[in-house]
Amino acid sequence: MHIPKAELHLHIEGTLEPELAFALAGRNGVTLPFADTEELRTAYLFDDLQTFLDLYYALMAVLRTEEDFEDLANAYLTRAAAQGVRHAEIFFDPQAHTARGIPIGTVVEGLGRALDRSEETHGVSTQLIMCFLRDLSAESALETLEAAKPYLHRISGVGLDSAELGHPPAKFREAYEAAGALGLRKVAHAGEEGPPAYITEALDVLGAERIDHGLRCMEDPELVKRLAADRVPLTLCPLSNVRLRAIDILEEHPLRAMMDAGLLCTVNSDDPAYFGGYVGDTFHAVHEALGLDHEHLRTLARNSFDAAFLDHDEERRERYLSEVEAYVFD
Ligand SMILES: Nc1ncnc2[nH]cnc12
Ligand SMILES: [Zn+2]
Repeated sequence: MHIPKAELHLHIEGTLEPELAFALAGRNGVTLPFADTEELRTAYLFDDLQTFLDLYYALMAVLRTEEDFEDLANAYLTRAAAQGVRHAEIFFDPQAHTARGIPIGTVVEGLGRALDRSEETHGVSTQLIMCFLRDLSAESALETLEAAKPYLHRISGVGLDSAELGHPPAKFREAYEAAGALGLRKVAHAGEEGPPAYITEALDVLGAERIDHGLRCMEDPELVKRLAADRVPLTLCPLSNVRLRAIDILEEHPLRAMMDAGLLCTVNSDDPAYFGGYVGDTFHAVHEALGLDHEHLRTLARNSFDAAFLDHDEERRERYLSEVEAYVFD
């Protein structure tokens, strides 16, 4: 679905399609534990977040050079642009690369090569958000922030991702304080598999400005009231929730109930190469499965620009919002 939209929850490593994974494996002399793309695709049946993360981190072995990261980002931007994305705030996981001996500079400069040309080439404005892996230590997060200092001109915010259960946000209080002192924006995954209390903690302890997922807020009516009253954006990823079994089937996704409760919902693709669709596909899927009408979809698109970190460029935000209003559904 081509309505103009911002994508605010997208892990660039989760856009690694099987074909590109094999091409990069060939280029870099990396042997993958799968015979071909067909066999790799059969591994895309996940029981939960962890079984997905195991494959997601394993496939990153093919990403080694600046050119690899540039090609990865260009492939995403091409697909995103074709599905109406006008602005993308892109997550990356520095520690997943530095742990393999790939310097953070290789990652950021490689992605940056694609992002620098994105407006011209794809008509998509971009930002980069570096995520701390919450199943690693608080010290490692602080070291990662330190290592990112030479590249902060390319990075607009910090996030928190990876295995959620057992890794509450408060563990990263110091890293978020330090990030805030550097002028970085703050988001955090919370309430994907973890309890509603993790959402509250992400807001109160980390100062998160948006909550990535936030799905489980629906278990806590007081929290729903607070999120709605404070207009805290939630970056929902319905196809991801089904593939990682947070929700049984898309028809049972609470997106519509969340919108009805006054929550500022956005719809995003998370790891589209793994979860069966990019963000335009996701709009289409929720339209069909949840009976969301065109005005719901326009609201989701409007919300995505309202929730974007475009405060330094309100003129651009207004331009994108007027594209949303002018869009004619076919
Ligand atoms: N859905 C997700 N949740 C947590 N960490 C992730 N890393 C990539 N995708 C993720
Ligand atoms: Zn995510």
